[in-house]
Amino acid sequence: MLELDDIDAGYGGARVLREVSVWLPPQSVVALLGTNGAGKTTLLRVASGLLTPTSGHLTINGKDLTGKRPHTLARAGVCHVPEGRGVFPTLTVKENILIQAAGGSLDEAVERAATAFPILKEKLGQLAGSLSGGQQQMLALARAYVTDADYVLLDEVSMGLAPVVVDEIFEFLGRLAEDGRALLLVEQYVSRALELADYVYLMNRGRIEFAGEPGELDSDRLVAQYLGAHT
Ligand SMILES: Nc1ncnc2c1ncn2[C@@H]1O[C@H](COP(=O)(O)OP(=O)(O)OP(=O)(O)O)[C@@H](O)[C@H]1O
Repeated sequence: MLELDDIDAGYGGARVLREVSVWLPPQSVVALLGTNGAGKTTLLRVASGLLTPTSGHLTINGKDLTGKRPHTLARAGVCHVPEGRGVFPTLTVKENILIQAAGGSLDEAVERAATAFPILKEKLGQLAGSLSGGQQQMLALARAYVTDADYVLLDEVSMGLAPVVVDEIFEFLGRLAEDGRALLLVEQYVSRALELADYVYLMNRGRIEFAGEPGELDSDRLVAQYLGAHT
């Protein structure tokens, strides 16, 4: 279980998260939805160690890892796929995969990345920055598969992509979940996120306003308050 308990966090003097508690049980899919600026990205940054909370605790599999650096959290099984393209654009696809392999065998990592997204195998020698936006996102997402992470934090990974690519990415997320990874999904395609999710949190202005199963959500409220154009 990845647990965020009673987290306060922000930037400089600005408090963004207020008393936020979110649980990501093993092998579950949890959607984290909310308005722009609600604090979803900030919460993922706390969960992956990029931002230290001012109070509260981050616990993974019962171990308090509050304030630990991202590499420690990565070793504890956390993989953060950030907003935007989480790749090194001036390195080749193969070099990006090598970095993802984190000391494992390169051949094996390439095979695994290609299992996740076969198109990557055809592009190994190309600079990541020369790939289409969708292919760059696939490369970023392949990391979650290559690294065997138990807890995958996904920040708007379908943003700005063509519908056919979004389909492919959601199929991949479904396979990751079937593979037993826990997913914490921040997503603008709310209905798709809810199809995958076992549990959902709604955030507004740095606080959790709803926590429950997708079926418990009042859809009128969701539409009125939280959905943008992409439902
Ligand atoms: N690096 C930063 N420095 C200062 N303030 C920041 C920083 N990053 C985010 N903020 C502020 O923190 C608040 C929450 O931002 P955050 O990105 O976590 O929200 P979000 O829910 O992910 O929204 P979005 O959907 O727009 O990405 C916003 O008011 C934002 O302006």
